[in-house]
Amino acid sequence: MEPVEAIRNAFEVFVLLKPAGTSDQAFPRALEFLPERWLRGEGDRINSYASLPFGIGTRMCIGKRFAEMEIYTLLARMFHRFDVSWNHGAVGTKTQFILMPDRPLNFTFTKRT
Ligand code: HEM
Repeated sequence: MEPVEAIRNAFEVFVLLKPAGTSDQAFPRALEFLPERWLRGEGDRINSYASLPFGIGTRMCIGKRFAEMEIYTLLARMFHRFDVSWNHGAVGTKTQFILMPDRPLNFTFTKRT
């Protein structure tokens, strides 16, 4: 990506689209749970600056690849062993330094046979 394009993208996200996480411009149908939006090659391309959980630039998180690998491994192992269900209706969010669920996440884990 050209530097000028990168700066324009960052400006759109940080200045025009704030908060990007719930912006339909940054994420079409932003408020719907569509995890497939993150798959490569699926639908509209997400602006690379729209979600920066690990920061960006020279001081960005050095543990990013490690953390992502841990998350993928945990989820793969968890869904391999358990059926996971949720029977408590929609979960809201609250901001407590970071955005988090507004109540405990009491998932039901059923061991797969
Ligand atoms: C989901 C997990 C993680 C998230 C969301 C996360 C997020 C972040 C963010 C936002 C920053 C600040 C980036 C900036 O200033 O622009 C950061 C910095 C940092 N993270 Fe992480 N991090 C995660 C996991 C980890 C792990 C597993 C490690 C170590 C193995 C790690 C090590 C560091 C270090 C050393 C810095 C400071 C880098 C610097 O200042 O040069 N992080 N992280």
